[in-house]
Amino acid sequence: FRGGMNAPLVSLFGDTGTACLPAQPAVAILGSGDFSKCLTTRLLRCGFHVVVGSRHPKLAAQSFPHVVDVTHHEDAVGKASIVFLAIRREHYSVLWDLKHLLEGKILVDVSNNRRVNQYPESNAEYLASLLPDSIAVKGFNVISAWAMQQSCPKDASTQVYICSDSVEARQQIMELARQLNFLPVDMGTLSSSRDIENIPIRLFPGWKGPVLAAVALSIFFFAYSFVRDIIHPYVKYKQSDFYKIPIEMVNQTLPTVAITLLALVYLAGQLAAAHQLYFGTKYRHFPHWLEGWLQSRKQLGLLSFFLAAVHVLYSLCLPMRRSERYLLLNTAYQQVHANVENAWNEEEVWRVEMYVSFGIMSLGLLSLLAITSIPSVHSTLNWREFSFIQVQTYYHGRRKQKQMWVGPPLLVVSWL
Ligand SMILES: NC(=O)C1=CN([C@@H]2O[C@H](COP(=O)(O)OP(=O)(O)OC[C@H]3O[C@@H](n4cnc5c(N)ncnc54)[C@H](OP(=O)(O)O)[C@@H]3O)[C@@H](O)[C@H]2O)C=CC1
Ligand SMILES: [Fe+3]
Repeated sequence: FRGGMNAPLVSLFGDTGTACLPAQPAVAILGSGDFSKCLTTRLLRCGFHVVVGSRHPKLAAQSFPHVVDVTHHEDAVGKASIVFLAIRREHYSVLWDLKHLLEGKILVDVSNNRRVNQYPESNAEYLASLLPDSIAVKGFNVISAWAMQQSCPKDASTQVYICSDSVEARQQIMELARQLNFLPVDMGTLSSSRDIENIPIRLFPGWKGPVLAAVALSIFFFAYSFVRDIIHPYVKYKQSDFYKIPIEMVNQTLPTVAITLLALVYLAGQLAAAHQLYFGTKYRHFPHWLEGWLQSRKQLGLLSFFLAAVHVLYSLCLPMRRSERYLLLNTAYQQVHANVENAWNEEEVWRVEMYVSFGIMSLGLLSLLAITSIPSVHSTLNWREFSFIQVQTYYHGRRKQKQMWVGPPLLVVSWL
């Protein structure tokens, strides 16, 4: 039922829906590899007619459904105005022979490279220079053949980035992407194709610095605790506390790294503010390192949250340990020996109660920060609501940490 409120009643009944859709145009695909097969499946499912061009059509036809027209390149190109190139860039030279047939047609380049900036120009720009009379469009390269085959892929994003120098061609391919249940993103002219081609090769680009920082801090704080709590008592009193390594040492390192990372999140903003105040303008670029630091605040914050959550798990498991049980028994035995009936220490009790309460509250606030930084949640807040949550939480967390902090001076410097 596509006619709105005023459509004749007939279309509500009787018609099955597909009958009122206009006949979908034919789409040609050159190449018969994995990507071609999966794209064919998707196109067929969405009602398109598909023509596949292959060097060996007889052989290739065996791996396509019968409704697909598998034929020679020349024949396939002649039957459609949109041609997908499911062949590798290295083989684009075969298109040279089809030059006259491809004139004025939309060529969709879906190719990827193996390395970032592998060639001086992007594959799509190379295609455009090879066939200047055709219209090159870049797109669909971020979708794996596997995801293409699924009707609703769950393993990765359904966004496809599309660019072309021709606005109409871009619009047309974006509409096609929409009909194939993808979310097209308009990336403008063909010069964006280099960025689009680099997307699938990247692996968490924003995370490298923050993860390195977390690892370096972990090594530093672990070594610090190790020397202070294990090596020092061992050398000085010959007391062997090596059993503390797997849980206690780790559980000391986790929150220290977490809180330092959180401090680094806010320190970047403070440094940026100081930079602007010092130069008396906001129109001056930040130095490169500060720019990168500002951009990785979200990752730093999420790592901080992750480490804090693991710290909570470790802390909950502390009383489960056998060492804890022995230590408790030993203390009880000594207490009996010393004839102490009640070992209740009011100050100690209050300290621990407050400590745990503040810990839980901090984690709660930190989870709020983490949740509001998820894009789908983030987009439901306006910037005032977002900064309200992020800044208020900062001051609460800061107050708590000023009370709690007992470690080396690095953090104190960060908090200033
Ligand atoms: N596989 C994937 O997940 C994805 C692939 N892509 C891109 O899609 C394109 C195709 O990938 P894919 O299907 O995996 O690759 P394949 O190697 O599986 O298939 C490539 C096809 O190109 C044709 N071909 C091979 N050699 C030549 C040649 N010398 N001259 C002309 N045609 C040739 C063949 O078809 P025939 O024998 O019928 O002529 C072959 O089936 C690539 O550019 C890739 O970067 C993009 C995103 C994801
Ligand atoms: Fe703690």
